[in-house]
Amino acid sequence: SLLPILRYPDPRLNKVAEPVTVFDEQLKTLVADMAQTMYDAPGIGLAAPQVDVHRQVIVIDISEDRNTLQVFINPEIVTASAEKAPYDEGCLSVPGIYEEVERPARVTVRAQDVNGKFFDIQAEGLMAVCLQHEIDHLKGFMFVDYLSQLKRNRIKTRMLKEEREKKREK
Ligand SMILES: O=C(O)C[C@@H](Cc1ccccc1)C(=O)SCC(=O)c1ccccc1
Ligand SMILES: [Zn+2]
Repeated sequence: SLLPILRYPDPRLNKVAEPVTVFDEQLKTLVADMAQTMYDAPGIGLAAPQVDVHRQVIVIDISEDRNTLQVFINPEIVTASAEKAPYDEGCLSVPGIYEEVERPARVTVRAQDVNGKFFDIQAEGLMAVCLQHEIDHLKGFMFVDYLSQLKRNRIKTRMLKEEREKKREK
């Protein structure tokens, strides 16, 4: 089912997500709901805290045909290149805002799949950007935290204004 996505600056987006320890049917249902929510948004990634579930679960699909779902449970960055790369990032919790963020160009991530099996992935390009963006969500960080305080405050003001307008429409 579609899950409501929390909007910045909702304080629940700053909570640190708990590790997953039980790999059961409920986890599979959460992953399916997150995938459906991501495709519907549409987005190329989604982290569980964005749907107010504070567990270390991420879904990503950067494929052209939007038919290649990747699931990362309890992910951690084990190596990151010294070389950085800029990218205009967006976020489903900060709709309509795209700002340049610099991150390590290549990362190695260790994670578990939905059955609890460990795997390592080497990522570069958009996959590296998206993985770091989603893993930040699990730590209670968002891409706006890398911007200047001036820019972040302008975005916060705009999001709050849109939230008020949305409520008035109802
Ligand atoms: O908020 C999120 O985690 C989802 C976010 C992931 C992301 C995008 C770009 C750079 C880093 C991380 C998004 O998917 S925002 C929407 C978006 O970028 C997009 C949507 C449809 C097609 C292609 C891109
Ligand atoms: Zn995001």
